[in-house]
Amino acid sequence: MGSIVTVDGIKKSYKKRKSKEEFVAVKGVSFEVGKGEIVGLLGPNGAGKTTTIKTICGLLVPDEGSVTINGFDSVKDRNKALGHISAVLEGNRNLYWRLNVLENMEYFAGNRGVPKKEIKTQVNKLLNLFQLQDKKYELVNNLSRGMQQKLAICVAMLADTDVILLDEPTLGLDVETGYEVRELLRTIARDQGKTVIISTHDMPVVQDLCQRTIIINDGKVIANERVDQLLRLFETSAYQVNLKEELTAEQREILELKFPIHRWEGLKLEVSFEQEQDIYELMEIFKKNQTPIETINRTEINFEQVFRKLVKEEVAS
Ligand SMILES: Nc1ncnc2c1ncn2[C@@H]1O[C@H](COP(=O)(O)OP(=O)(O)OP(=O)(O)O)[C@@H](O)[C@H]1O
Repeated sequence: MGSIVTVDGIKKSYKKRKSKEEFVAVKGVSFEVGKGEIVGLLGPNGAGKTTTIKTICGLLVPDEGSVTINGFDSVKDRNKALGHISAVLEGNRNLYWRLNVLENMEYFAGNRGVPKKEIKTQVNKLLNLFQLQDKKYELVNNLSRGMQQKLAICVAMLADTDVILLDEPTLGLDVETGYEVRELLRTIARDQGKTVIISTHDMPVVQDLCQRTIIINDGKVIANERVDQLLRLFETSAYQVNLKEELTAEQREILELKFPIHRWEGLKLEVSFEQEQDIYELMEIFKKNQTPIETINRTEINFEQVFRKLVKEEVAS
């Protein structure tokens, strides 16, 4: 798969208020995104995700490094590069609140260069796809947050660009609407071959929707992996053990010294091993202590646990 977006060593600083000092928000970020890929940009608050997104969509010029979109440099060949990209940024700056849904769509269609005679068809097609037909005369101001977000993505689709960037697309949405938005994004990527880059804190979005995740921490990329591989990597050997009887304090201490135990909850404990076969050592200890075991199950690690582990390890190193 050829890459459509190449971010190469970008750095970006901001001037600190009322001082000459600079704060380096992005410290040399590089990654590539292939055509038709859905990639999640993840990181704790202040990690530099929005700065990276804004640099990709041309709202910020990097101090160093470059962004290439479909072969065009986002600074030197700005118009050509940006012609391949649409962005839905956080907040509601993407829409006119005093216009209704249809007026917004028609306005942005013209604004983004959809030929006049195609506007009606294109707008209708998208309103159908996004199930917004029955809201078309509603003022944006009166729409729910979820509807506004769907409309913002719908508007971004008007220009029919190869790449769509979304900053926190599911922020503040209820579970059902968040799911709907997720399904829409999946459809866009799968059926229309769009490349989707999503900055998010929403772990289920990453686990469920993104093929790959780029984790940014303190302005640097700390992981750039396929989501299933990351999960597999961390899946290693975490088990949930259900005991039939409480352990004595002494027995607990021995276990805690030997194994990384994440959680004790009455008779339940969650433990992970560096090597798979260490589970047998644990079972041996239980046997020696004559502690009856009810069940032992391998726990499925979710993406949130992987993310927290990665960021924690990075801070500790
Ligand atoms: N215009 C600005 N002026 C000064 N500092 C800024 C500006 N924009 C961002 N920053 C700082 O740069 C750092 C990175 O910000 P950025 O918004 O890129 O992070 P983020 O990963 O998107 O965070 P969040 O998840 O909280 O939205 C933060 O410490 C932020 O305070």
